[in-house]
Amino acid sequence: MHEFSSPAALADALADAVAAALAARLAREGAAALAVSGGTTPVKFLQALSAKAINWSRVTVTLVDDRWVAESSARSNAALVKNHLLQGPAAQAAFVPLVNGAATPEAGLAEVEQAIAALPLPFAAIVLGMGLDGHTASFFPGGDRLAEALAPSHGQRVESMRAPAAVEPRITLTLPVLLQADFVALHIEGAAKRELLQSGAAKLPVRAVLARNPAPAIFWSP
Ligand SMILES: O=C(O)[C@H](O)[C@@H](O)[C@H](O)[C@H](O)COP(=O)(O)O
Repeated sequence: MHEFSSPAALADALADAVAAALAARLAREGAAALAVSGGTTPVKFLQALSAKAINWSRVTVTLVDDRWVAESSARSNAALVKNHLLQGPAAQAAFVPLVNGAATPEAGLAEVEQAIAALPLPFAAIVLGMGLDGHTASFFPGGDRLAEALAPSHGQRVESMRAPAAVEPRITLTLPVLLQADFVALHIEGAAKRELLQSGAAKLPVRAVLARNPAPAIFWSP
């Protein structure tokens, strides 16, 4: 676990690590894809990353997961990314949303699947968050499509998800897409999240990501 004294120090170090993963992929292949998480934790990190001097015009940004809401909603992760990451140098990046005009994620899924399949996969970098119920991405305990998201059929890259704790219906990248990335980070803040991770509770969905070899880089601050 990489421990930092403050959320700001963590944000800077995580932005450095993600920028390095993007730059390495750009040097090798000339194009790179990045998926970041929404929620409340990532704002400082997204702002730090937006200022990094990489060739953003060759980078496509998307989300690990999003709530099925319009971008005008305060709950939209797409809006969060536009407001905090796609600014300054990073405004040159392309953005592929996980949410479209369909009424539900189930109805919109096939179109999003095509858009994700068109990215320069595997992802150069993925940044995950975690909730206090042990969810990461939209892998919620008790989610209606949790088994499918963790073990998708036919190589499906996205899955819909409904769960009581999720508030709205959601859409999420599937586990193999996350695990195949060049660089996978788990960004958590606060004692409660660290204790949950260290509790050894086996059934938490986040365990599916922690089992990756090599293990994800865990970035923690109070
Ligand atoms: O849309 C979301 O909510 C996420 O992408 C989600 O998986 C998030 O990473 C965790 O819920 C942590 O959220 P907080 O950072 O708000 O604690």
